[in-house]
Amino acid sequence: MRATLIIKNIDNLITLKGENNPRRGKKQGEVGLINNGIVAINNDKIIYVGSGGLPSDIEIDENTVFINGKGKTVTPGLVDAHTHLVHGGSREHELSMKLKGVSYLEILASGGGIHSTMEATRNATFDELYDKANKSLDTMLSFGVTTVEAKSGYGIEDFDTELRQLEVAKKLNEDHPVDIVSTFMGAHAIPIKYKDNPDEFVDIIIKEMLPEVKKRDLAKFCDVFCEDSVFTIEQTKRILLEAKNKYGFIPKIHADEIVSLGGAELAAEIGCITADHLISASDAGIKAMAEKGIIANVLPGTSFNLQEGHFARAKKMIEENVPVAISTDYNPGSCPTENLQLVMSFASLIMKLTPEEVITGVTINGASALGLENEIGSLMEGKYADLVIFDAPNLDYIIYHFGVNHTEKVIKKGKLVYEKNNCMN
Ligand SMILES: N=CN[C@@H](CCC(=O)O)C(=O)O
Ligand SMILES: [Zn+2]
Repeated sequence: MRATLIIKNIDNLITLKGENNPRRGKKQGEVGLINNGIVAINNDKIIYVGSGGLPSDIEIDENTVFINGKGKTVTPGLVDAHTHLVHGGSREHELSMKLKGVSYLEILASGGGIHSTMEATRNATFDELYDKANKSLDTMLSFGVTTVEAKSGYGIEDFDTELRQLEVAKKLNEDHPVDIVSTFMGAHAIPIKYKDNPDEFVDIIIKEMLPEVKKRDLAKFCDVFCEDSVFTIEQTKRILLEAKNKYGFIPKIHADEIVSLGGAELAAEIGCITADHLISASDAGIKAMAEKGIIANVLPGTSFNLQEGHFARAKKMIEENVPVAISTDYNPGSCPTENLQLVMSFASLIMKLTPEEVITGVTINGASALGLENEIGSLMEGKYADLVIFDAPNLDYIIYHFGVNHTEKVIKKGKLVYEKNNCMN
C-alpha cells in the first residue's frame, strides 16, 4: 500500500498498542514503547507501525512526505473527554471570592457560578459562541488534543440556548480539525425558578428536552450534575435511565465531585460509560465501578482550581482495577484552562500516577470514555492517523517539565494541522 506520510527515526514511539478497550490495573501502565520507531500513513489511516525501516509492501513515491522523529516523542492524539467547551463569558470575578474562601457551592447557591455563565451564554449569539469555542479548540489542538467532548448545560431551562450550544458544537465538528463529540447536559443546575420544585424541571428534561435532542441527533451522551443541592441520586437516576432506555443516549455522571452522595455507585448501577470527577467517591463506589468496568474520568485541574485540597484517588482506582481517563473539564468556573498537558502533570505530580498511566488516561482510556476506542486512542494499523510529535526526548520529560507546551506538530487524520511557531528573533 502507498504511504502518503511517514514519520521515521522516532526516538520514543508510544503506541498504546493492544486491545481496543479501556486499560485497567497493570495494563494502565503498559504503553507499547518502540525505540527508533516508524509510522506510515495512507491518507487518514495508519498502515504501518514498527521499528527501523518499512516492510517491502509499503510503497513510497515522489509525493510521500517524510517527517524526522529524531529526538522526539510521538504519541496518539490526545483525547479530552470532559469539557464544557461552548459557553459565553468568563468568571474571573469569582477569583477574589475564592481567595477569601467562599466555596464553589456557596457561589452557586448565591446565584453566581453556573448561573452567571448561563446568563452570558443566553445573551451570546450563535456566532459569538462559535468564535469563542473555536479559539479554545485552537488552543487545545496546540496542546496535542485531537478529539474533544463538549457538553451543553448553560441554557438549562432556556432550551433554545441548550440547542444553540449543541448546534455550535456540531458546526465546529464539521469545520475544525479537532473532532467533537457532544453531550446533552440540561441537568447542570436547578434553575432558580424551579428551586422549590426541582422535580417539575426533571419532568421537563425527560418529557420535552431528551426527545427533541434525540430527534435532532445533537448528542451521543447524556450527563447530570449529581451533587448536594444540585440533582439528587433519585433525580439523576430518573433522567439517565430514561435517556438510556428510551432514547439511546449513553449515560455519564458528574459524580461525587464535592460531596460523597453515591454517584460512583449509581454510575455502576446504571451502567454509565464514565463517572466523572469522583473527588469524594467512596471505597464502595470505587469497588462497584471496578466490578462493572466503569471508566473513572478524573479531572485534577478542577481540584487544583477549587483550592480545597482534595483530589480523586486515581492511584487507588488503578490499584482496584478501575480504568482511569484524565481530562481537563475545561469550563469558565471550576477549571478555566484548555491545557491538557498541565492537567497530565497534575495527574502525575499530585495524584501520583506514573507517566505511563497518565498517557494511557489521555489516549486509549480517553477514547474509550467517548466510545471511540476502535477508531482512535492508539497507534495501530487501521486506526485513524491522529498523532502528536512532542519536542521531548521521552515521556517523563513531558510530564516533569510542567506548565509549558511540548507539542511540535499535530497530525489529524493524516494531515499536518498544527506546527509550533518559531520566535521572530
Ligand atoms: N460541576 C459541574 N460542572 C462543571 C462546572 C461548570 C461551571 O462551574 O461552570 C464541572 O464539571 O466542574
Ligand atoms: Zn464538568
